[in-house]
Amino acid sequence: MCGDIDAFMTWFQSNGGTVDLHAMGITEFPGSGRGAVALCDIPADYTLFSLPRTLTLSTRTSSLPHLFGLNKWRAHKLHKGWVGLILCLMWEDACAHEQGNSISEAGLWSPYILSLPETFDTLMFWSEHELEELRGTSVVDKIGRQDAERAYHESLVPAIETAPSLFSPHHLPRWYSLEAYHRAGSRILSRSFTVSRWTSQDAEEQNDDGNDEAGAHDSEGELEANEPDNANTSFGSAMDVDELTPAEDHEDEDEDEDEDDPSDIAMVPMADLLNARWGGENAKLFHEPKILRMVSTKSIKKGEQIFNTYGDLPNGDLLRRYGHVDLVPLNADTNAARTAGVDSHINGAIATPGNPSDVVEIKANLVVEAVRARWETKGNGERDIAERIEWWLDEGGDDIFVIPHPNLQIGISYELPRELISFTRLLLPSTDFESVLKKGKLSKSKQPDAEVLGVLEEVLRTREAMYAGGTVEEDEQLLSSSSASFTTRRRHATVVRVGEKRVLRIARDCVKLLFEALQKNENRAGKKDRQNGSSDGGGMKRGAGTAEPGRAKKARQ
Ligand SMILES: C[S@@+](CC[C@H](N)C(=O)[O-])C[C@H]1O[C@@H](n2cnc3c(N)ncnc32)[C@H](O)[C@@H]1O
Repeated sequence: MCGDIDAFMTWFQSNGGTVDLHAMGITEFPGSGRGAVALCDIPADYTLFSLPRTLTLSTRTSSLPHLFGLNKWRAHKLHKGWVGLILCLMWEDACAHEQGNSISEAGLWSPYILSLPETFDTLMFWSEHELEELRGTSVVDKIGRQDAERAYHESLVPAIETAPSLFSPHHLPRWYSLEAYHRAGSRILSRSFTVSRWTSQDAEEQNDDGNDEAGAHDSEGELEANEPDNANTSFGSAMDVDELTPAEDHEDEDEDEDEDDPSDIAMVPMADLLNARWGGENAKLFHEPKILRMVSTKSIKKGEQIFNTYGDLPNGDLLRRYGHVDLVPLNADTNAARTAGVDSHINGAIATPGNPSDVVEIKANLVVEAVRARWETKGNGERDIAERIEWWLDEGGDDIFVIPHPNLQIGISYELPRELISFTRLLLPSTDFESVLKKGKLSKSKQPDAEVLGVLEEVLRTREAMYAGGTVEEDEQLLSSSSASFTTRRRHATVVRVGEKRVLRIARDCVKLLFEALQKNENRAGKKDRQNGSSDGGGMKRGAGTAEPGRAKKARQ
């Protein structure tokens, strides 16, 4: 077990924290570090532990901003993004490890800091070679190492150099290095909560609920149901906080009303010892005027793990923020899938567990590339495409399309993202852009026509080729390998790739099946026309690149 958990428990309880030690214990879970376990059957709405807000560690509770000087703190932009909290954690780390600190406020969180992990498997710590295994997945662009390091060099280092009494020059190489900065950043990324200030509005809402703030939750150690409904849940599904925002991103000196308040981001001792599993949440952190309270959200059997939620993220995001991946049985409804005609892949999906939140991101430029060839002999090509893209963006359209994991509980959904279909249709030369401009909108069509399907097939094929590794089956084969060179990081990267490739394959199947359905309808319409003695379009067979959208629509009616 990392850190001294006994010293931490003693510190927690002697500083206003309460833990029901009959109900909850901290233990080691193979593969996921420490976590909380139910020591007896626990009913829903039961308080497992609570702590005063003052025990959370944030730029609001740390004495460092005051000791440094609030004006100076702002001048160095330490009040923006995460860099201020990172510095507070680095300072606490230095105070916890170095003896003889003369500053009385220093080291208040030492037993907590000493209980935290020192090493991480999050993507920030992966080498280029290891990251290559994730090529093609959307997470690679989200690591943000350069932005983070710019904040270190441009905000943090100049700030600490101005205050040698707080940041001893002897401590700089060990406790204020780039490595220490990344360690603090990763501790925040994988363990922090959003704990907003208790406002008068919160108080009014609570009073409207008829809650007795002071007395209702005073039930330390007793197996009685509490009333979490009367408190507010911690923001954003507990752990779900925004990623690091470098100070440079916020040039304005004035606070933006809509901007998240970085002083809301807090380390919450004890609450950050809970692991999470996709869909497995059985406890949640609630906040009240003076305390935070971890409450069971359903009954938990003795011996079961007590799980918080990290927001049921896709595996790529879990790996980036927390350094692990989640695999759960996908529980596909085989009957629904069979009706939909996709037995083989559904069966594949059932056999191997996965993460139902996995998605595939398609950048708009892939669509642009695929459409470009269709413009070669028509219009002004580049200029027309550019005009349409501009219109799309002006209308609030996105430049990344997200293909979700199909809901296997209810069978495979054949719907491709509507935005992706609309964008593809908009860019095709057969779309009358003048008419779109006149109407101010694209005509709505839930299902793509054959021409759009042709482009989408090309886009999805190109997208598939962007991934490292082989086919889904080859990557799955790798996952069953026990070779020593197949490290945990490689395994995790392969899990992320396989998850996305599966979603992509189902999307490609979807395009194929929609295309076949169009052709079937068309043949049926042709047969009817022939029976009626009509000569046009009867029994025409088309490939993806040659179909006419108007005709396809007619065939569907
Ligand atoms: C908030 S901490 C939870 C406490 C942590 N296990 C510890 O030992 O301090 C989050 C970290 O726990 C681990 N973790 C949480 N849930 C996990 C899971 N389902 N599988 C593997 N590791 C998990 C990951 O290392 C993650 O970064």
